[in-house]
Amino acid sequence: MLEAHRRYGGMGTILVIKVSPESAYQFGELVADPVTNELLHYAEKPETFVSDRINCGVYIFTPDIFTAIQGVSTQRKDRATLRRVSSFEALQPANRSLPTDFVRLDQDILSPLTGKKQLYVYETMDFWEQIKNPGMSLKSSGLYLAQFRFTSPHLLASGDGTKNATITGDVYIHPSAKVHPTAKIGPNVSISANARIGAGVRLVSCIILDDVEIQENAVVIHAIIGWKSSIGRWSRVQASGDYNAKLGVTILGESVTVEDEVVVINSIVLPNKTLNVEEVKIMEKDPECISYLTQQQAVEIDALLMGPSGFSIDQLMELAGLSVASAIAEVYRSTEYNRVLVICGPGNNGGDGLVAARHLHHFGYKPYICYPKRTPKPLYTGLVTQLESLSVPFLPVEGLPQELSNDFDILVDAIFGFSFNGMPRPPFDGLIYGLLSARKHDQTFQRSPVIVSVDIPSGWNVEKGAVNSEGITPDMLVSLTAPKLCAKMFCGPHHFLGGRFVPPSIVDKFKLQLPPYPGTSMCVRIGKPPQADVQAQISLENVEKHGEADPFVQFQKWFDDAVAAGLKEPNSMALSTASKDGKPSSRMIQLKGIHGEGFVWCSNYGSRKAQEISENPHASLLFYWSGLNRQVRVEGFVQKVSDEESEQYFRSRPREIQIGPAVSEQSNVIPGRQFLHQKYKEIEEKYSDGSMIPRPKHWGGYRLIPEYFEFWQGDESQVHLRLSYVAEEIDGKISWRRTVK
Ligand SMILES: NC(=O)C1=CN([C@@H]2O[C@H](COP(=O)(O)OP(=O)(O)OC[C@H]3O[C@@H](n4cnc5c(N)ncnc54)[C@H](OP(=O)(O)O)[C@@H]3O)[C@@H](O)[C@H]2O)[C@@H](O)CC1
Ligand SMILES: [K+]
Repeated sequence: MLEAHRRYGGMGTILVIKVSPESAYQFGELVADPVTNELLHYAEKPETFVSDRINCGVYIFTPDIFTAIQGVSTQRKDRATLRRVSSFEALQPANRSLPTDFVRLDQDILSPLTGKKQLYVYETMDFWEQIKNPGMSLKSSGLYLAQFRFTSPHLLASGDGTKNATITGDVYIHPSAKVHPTAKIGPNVSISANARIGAGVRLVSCIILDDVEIQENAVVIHAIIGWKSSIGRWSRVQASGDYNAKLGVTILGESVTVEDEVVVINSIVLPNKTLNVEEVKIMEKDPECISYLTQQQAVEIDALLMGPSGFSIDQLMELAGLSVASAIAEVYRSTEYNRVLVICGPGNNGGDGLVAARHLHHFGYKPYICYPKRTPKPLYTGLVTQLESLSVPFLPVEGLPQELSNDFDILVDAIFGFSFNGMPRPPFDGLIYGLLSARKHDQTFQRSPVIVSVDIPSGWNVEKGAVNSEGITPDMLVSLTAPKLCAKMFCGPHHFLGGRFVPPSIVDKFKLQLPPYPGTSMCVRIGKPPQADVQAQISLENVEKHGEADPFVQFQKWFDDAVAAGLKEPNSMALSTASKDGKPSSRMIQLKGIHGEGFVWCSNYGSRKAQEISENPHASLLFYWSGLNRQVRVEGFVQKVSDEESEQYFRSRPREIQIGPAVSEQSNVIPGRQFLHQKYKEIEEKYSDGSMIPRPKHWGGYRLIPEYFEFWQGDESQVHLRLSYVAEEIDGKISWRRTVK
């Protein structure tokens, strides 16, 4: 090009290349004299086709260009300002004013100088690639290496792992670099001077700059590693490798240290940083960076695991089931969520459920199994036998309670996995409906059971998610191997990945980006824990702007937030009562629900609070949701609910809890705790045949009819917000006057 420039004798020479007519419009198109190569016409990104020769953005100028640049600003005043915006201008923020002497090469210099024997073109027959994002540098590097095959084949490395490292595809290794023979390198890798590549290292599509050290068994994929950086043992530095993505590459700046066993995904790391496990925790769990599989890919991976990767189905199922049980144990403690119903389908997803149930039993939970369509294969019969030997009950579909919500704390959905298609057939359609209705809460504010789905929320399309938005809405999803596409639609608070067994060959083949598993854990959380999510939406402006006119609706909203944030016992409230002479007392109790325009709880009618309520019906309730920095005060007067209503509440309680009220005659002096245990046992035995435990006469409900609500939202700035509602009776109807303070 330089020779051509000298030959032409003009002020400037532009590198051009022929592209397809369809793609030319994205660039500066130009027309040149075919004989003299003089530039005759230049159009930056024209709307109509001008030429298939485009400006490559590479120029050679004589120093006269500076005079031309100077001339532009002098002439500018006389010219019309109607010009196309250059790509440089387009990139500037709107509020940034450009300097007055700003010159655009294409519009201010090239266009005016066409046809004046000043500018010429030089057409390249080599490759050309536009570099618009950092990832393109890897693609370009690959093009150079590919060209070496024809221009300088001696520069390309070779090796089969005996004396030299195993080399695949085009790889350049500087002679001063030291590469261990057990390393596997390529395709598309450039290794610069003095780099040290340790044993067992895997490098794919990357540029390793001078003086970099990559220690044993580290993996670098789609990355550029800056000068003097070091990557620790068993670490991974990688990216998606999608050249069109905003960031398909991971770049480490100069002198970055990645410590041992750290994974860095899709990141740009500034110079002189040290990344250790703590540092990268936030990056690695970004759900945006994780791969999601199609149904077809899930099936292919399944086949590879059980074929070339050497796994047996028993092993995978054991690891999958253990992951599910571990994820459950991480979020739902067995002391609070003890009774687990595992609903198992006919395929491997059901098998995962059987394994999970066994581990849950050993973890201290009380599992029950519903497994209506058993597979007669030895693997499954073995799993059933193992559970039977632990006395885990198997319940037939007809034996399940009508309302799953009363008898179980956790419902594990192991019905269908990634081989599900179409609409669920019986009996699974009914079971899925049971899961759906267990979640419909009817203002009872009782904790409804949580739903944990294994791999796929059953009934959901594996790729598209819930059909007609009528699917189940699990609280927890444990994706196995890698999340399937439908998991993108999962909105519950707990998404985990399980299945710590995927070999590197599968990771590489499917370009999987999976978060690393911490320590010895069998599962890893994907995305942020829920508390932070709800909190992110809370701002005083939001609370004020979206405050409801009806305090009951407002309460429901905040209660739902507390549930979504995973707060412990959001229905706990302090009840304050006062005796007839005004002496107050408080205690924590649990809200049963909001029925008949009032807040209902149940209690022993012989308790101190009952005594005080009978003397003085005024009382106050206080909910405190510390994780959300919120509290709600509800003040009003209390009345007993009807006997029939109390009966209903009593019947809605799980059987074990029905025994409690029958045992205790609260606030009466008892001979000792042993006495209560004895009484509990007696009642348990008396009704062990399953007959109805009668409601004790001293047990029943109370309802507080509110006259005043105050919703308090705390704020870090100490400027708190209060939404208060005062009841006013107008024409015999209650209406609420809302104030914001
Ligand atoms: N490879 C891995 O990474 C690992 C995979 N693992 C686990 O395997 C799961 C995939 O297992 P899978 O292939 O056995 O399929 P799965 O979805 O459980 O059930 C298929 C069954 O459902 C039936 N069925 C289908 N549609 C139906 C409908 N509409 N209505 C009614 N029935 C319907 C179908 O019957 P068919 O249609 O064939 O008559 C067949 O009997 C995966 O999600 C994960 O949990 C882990 O164990 C280990 C690691
Ligand atoms: K499932």
